[in-house]
Amino acid sequence: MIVIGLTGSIGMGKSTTAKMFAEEGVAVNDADAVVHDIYRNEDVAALRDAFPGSIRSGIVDRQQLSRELTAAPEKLRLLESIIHPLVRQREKEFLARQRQAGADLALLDIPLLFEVKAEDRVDTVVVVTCDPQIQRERVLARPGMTAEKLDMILSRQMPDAEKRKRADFLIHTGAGMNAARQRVKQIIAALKAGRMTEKHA
Ligand SMILES: CC(C)(COP(=O)(O)OP(=O)(O)OC[C@H]1O[C@@H](n2cnc3c(N)ncnc32)[C@H](O)[C@@H]1O)[C@@H](O)C(=O)NCCC(=O)NCCS
Ligand SMILES: Nc1ncnc2c1ncn2[C@@H]1O[C@H](COP(=O)(O)OP(=O)(O)OP(=O)(O)O)[C@@H](O)[C@H]1O
Repeated sequence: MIVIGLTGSIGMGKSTTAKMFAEEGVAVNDADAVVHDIYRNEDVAALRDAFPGSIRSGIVDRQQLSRELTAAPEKLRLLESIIHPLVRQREKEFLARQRQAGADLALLDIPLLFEVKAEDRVDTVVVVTCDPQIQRERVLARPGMTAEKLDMILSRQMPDAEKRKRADFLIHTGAGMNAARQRVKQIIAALKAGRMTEKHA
C-alpha cells in the first residue's frame, strides 16, 4: 500500500483536495477532523489539567480553547504535546484498517506534516499551494477567524516556499476546482505506475 501525505499551510486547500482524492476512491484520514473528534468525544485528563478554562461538561470547547490560545500563543506548544500522540495513534489504526482491506493507496491529511517530521511515515508527499494573497482572503473570510488568530497559526507553520521545495508533487489550488481535480487524477495515475515523485523531474 502506498501512503500519501497531503499537506499545505492554512487555507491552501487541503480539505478540498483531500475530498477529491476520496472521490477518486482513496481512503482519507484527516488530522484536523481527528483533533475535533477528540475534543467532542474524549475526556482527556491532560487537557482538563492544562486548559481547565476551556472544558465544558468534561470535554473541550474548541472555540473557547481557540480564544485562550490566541490570548496566550505560548500554550500552543503544550496543547500540541498532548494532542499529537493521540492523533498519531488514530492514524496508525486507520492505516492498519486500510492495509487489512487490501487498499492500494491511502491518504493522510496532515497540516503539520513537515513540522512534526511525518515525512518519514509516508511514501510520497503532496503539497497544496496558492498565492499568499488568495490564502489570506480565504482564511479571513471564515467565521470566527481574525488576523491575530491567523498569525498565531502561521507562526507554527513552515513557510509555504519551504514546503513547496520539499514536495514530491505540487497541486496549485488558485486555478480553480477543475484544474486541481485533473491534477489529483494525474498524481494517482503516476503513483499507480510506480512514480513516487516529480522532484527534479
Ligand atoms: C488552535 C485550535 C484550538 C483552533 O481551533 P479552530 O477550530 O479555530 O481551527 P482548526 O482546528 O480548524 O484549525 C485551523 C487551521 O490551523 C491549523 N492548525 C491548527 N493547530 C495548529 C498548530 N498547532 N500549528 C499549526 N497549525 C495549526 C489547522 O491545521 C488548520 O489548517 C485548534 O486548531 C487546535 O486544537 N490545534 C492544536 C492541535 C493541532 O496541532 N492541530 C494540527 C493538526 S494535528
Ligand atoms: N482548487 C480550488 N479551486 C478553488 N477554490 C479552492 C480550491 N481548493 C480550495 N479552494 C477554496 O479555498 C478555501 C480553503 O480550502 P480548504 O478548506 O480546503 O483549505 P485547508 O487547507 O483545508 O484549510 P485549513 O488548513 O484551515 O484546514 C475553501 O473556501 C475552498 O473552497
